[in-house]
Amino acid sequence: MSKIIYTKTDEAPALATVSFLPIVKAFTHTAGIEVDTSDISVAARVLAEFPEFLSEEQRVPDNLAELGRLTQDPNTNIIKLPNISASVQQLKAAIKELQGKGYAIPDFPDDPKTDEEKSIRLRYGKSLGSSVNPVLREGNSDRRAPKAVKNYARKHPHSMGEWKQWSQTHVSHMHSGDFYDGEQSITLDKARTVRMERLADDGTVNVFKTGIALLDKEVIDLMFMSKKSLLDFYEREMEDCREAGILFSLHVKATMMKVSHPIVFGHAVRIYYKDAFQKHGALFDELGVNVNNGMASLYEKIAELPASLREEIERDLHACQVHRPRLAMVDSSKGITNFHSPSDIIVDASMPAMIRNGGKMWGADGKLYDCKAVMPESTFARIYQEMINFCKWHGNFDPTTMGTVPNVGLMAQKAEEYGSHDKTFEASDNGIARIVDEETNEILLEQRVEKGDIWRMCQVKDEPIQDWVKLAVRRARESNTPVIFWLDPYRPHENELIKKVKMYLKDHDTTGLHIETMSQVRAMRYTLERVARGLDTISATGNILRDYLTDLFPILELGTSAKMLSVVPLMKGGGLFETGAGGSAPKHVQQLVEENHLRWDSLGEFLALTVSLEHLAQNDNNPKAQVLADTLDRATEKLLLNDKSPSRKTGELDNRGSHFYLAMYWAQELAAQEQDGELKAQFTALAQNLESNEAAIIKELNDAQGKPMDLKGYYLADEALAEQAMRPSTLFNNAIASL
Ligand SMILES: NC(=O)C1=CN([C@@H]2O[C@H](COP(=O)(O)OP(=O)(O)OC[C@H]3O[C@@H](n4cnc5c(N)ncnc54)[C@H](OP(=O)(O)O)[C@@H]3O)[C@@H](O)[C@H]2O)C=CC1
Ligand SMILES: O=C(O)CCC(=O)C(=O)O
Ligand SMILES: [Mg+2]
Repeated sequence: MSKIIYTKTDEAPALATVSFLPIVKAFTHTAGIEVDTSDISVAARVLAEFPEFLSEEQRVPDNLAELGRLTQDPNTNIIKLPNISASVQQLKAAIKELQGKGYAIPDFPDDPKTDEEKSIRLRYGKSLGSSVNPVLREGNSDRRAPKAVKNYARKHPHSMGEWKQWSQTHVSHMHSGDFYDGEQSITLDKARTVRMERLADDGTVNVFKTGIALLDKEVIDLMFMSKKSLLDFYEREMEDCREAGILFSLHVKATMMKVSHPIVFGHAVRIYYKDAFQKHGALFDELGVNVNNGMASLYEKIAELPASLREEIERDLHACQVHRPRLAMVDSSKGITNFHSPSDIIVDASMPAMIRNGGKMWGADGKLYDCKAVMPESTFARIYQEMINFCKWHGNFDPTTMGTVPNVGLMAQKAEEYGSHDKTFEASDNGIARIVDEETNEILLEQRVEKGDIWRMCQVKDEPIQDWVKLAVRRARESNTPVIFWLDPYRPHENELIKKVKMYLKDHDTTGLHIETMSQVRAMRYTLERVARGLDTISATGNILRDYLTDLFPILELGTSAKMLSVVPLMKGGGLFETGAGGSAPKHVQQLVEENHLRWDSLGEFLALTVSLEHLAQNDNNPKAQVLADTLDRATEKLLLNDKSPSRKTGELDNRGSHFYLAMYWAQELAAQEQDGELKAQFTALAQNLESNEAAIIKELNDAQGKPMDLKGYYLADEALAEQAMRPSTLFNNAIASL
């Protein structure tokens, strides 16, 4: 029997799954396909980590580890929905909810002191930030807008804010002292085992990590960010922003850079509220406030204080705002600023939203203003400034005519920042940070760091680079589109990659293909010149730009990255089919809970299922799976053409309603096809049933909306209630069950 593993994740995609999965199971069963689920939600991952605290019945398996193993099996076929890459605040909320439900897991130690606390903190750390994707992404990334989706966007353009040439909006990044500035990189001449250590000025050596096994031809980097430069940068930019009278906004990726970016975030908050931190710093330390996790941490801790002291602190915090710039808001109606939590300002989604809005963000008064977008690290920030320059000169893009920018991204085997998680350190003292060969004691790379600097090692193995080049050539050939490798010769790491790309391109027939390498800024300008003329250009990038560009272009082209096809051809031959390029849309859950309307668009799931079925048809020689794939593809196109995607407005068609239409169109297409008589017979009855009950089913689905829907849980919702919420039409449920 052929098998697909469908992941259960969090928030909106998890809710959508409750409605969509029964449809998937019923349809695919007819082709002898078994659909297994694997729960990799943050709640399940936390529970899997602490079996000794749980009763026998409460224990859950380590599904993520199992899926990680399966990525090495050529028969694997996984459909992966987006999951929460948790911030500390989110993780603590999940722990609290689980404890409240009777799971006696330990508290999250904010400030671990004993060995036991340190071990618990370490174990919880495994569920923080990007901890799922690096395990499953054992292949490089192929993300694009399928033709039908792009055509739909051209005919039904989303709204775009207007860009004015006189807009004050701009990006500010460091010009020295950041990771870009002092990066060093080498390609290994042989396999080596290395350690990371710091030689202090008094001659003592502190070892931070040993036994890092590196392969021959692997590229490794050592880089640091100077705390002093960062703080000076923040001071300067805050003052500049105040003078300009625009909003200050911070954009980080504290999930993928899960050690460095919370620190970078925390420094911004402490500089902004410098006077209050000077006055109350000792008390904050005593309370265990850690604004690396956002101002939410501070407000949570001071809530425990007597009212008079709390009010004094709040007054002092407000007083700081008088001589600081106004902050961009995440939710102005609730007073939630950019500094509330690093998980609210995830750069891949937050910057494109601002650019789509004509360079504006929300102020505390609920009005839109120009802003200074602060992204301290310059390595990748410059692409956004280049796009802003282009928008100011050219005006906003026109979704009805603009070209498309698919991406081929290097990410396999924990490439680049994915592998830096356990190799990033905040220096506790001055000294020389270095990477040393354990066998020969050769110093491979070294940098001088000062107390408070962040230093890290990144790595990319050679085989993933070869695979990435191969994938880029394949996509260029298959789509007859130019491919640009976004690589900057002035950045040592990328300079190493340029050499490899040049070398590995020779392994392929590139006759007639347009392949170039350009620095990121030039690549952006070149791509945008083409985009504006309606021309398509593939971007072949490293891991971070993969992430940034696959939200940026889809959000401008299609209105959301949820409509992307996102494939990870696993290097061992299996397939990982991701849904969309965006995240888990917490705002959508809020709307469901308040109004029982889920505006999550499952188009990404439909696209992923199609390619998963195609893969399976070829791999398992299962012609019925190919028929299911072809008909699903046509059904998805019909869904778009007939405008049956979810509406944002309560009372109108939502996620559930769009699943109904997908099922009806899919059944109709299966009934209409001639390749497989058995499938035709099976689906003719279902198609008729759904057609004749269409109005009644839609009424049942839409009538359910408008009232609050308490799911008795956020990270671990009550299954029966979620089922009640997401499958409210008896007629539809019975029709699916009848297959
Ligand atoms: N692959 C993965 O596992 C990924 C996981 N994440 C995780 O997701 C969480 C939230 O991240 P965040 O940066 O806020 O970004 P999200 O992509 O979740 O949300 C940003 C906005 O994009 C729109 N959106 C996203 N997906 C859909 C969809 N399927 N249908 C309709 N609209 C959609 C929504 O806009 P609107 O509100 O206007 O409707 C949403 O508010 C984080 O925990 C993050 O780590 C993020 C990216 C990828
Ligand atoms: O891994 C993560 O935390 C998020 C990944 C992401 O945003 C993406 O792959 O686009
Ligand atoms: Mg992303």
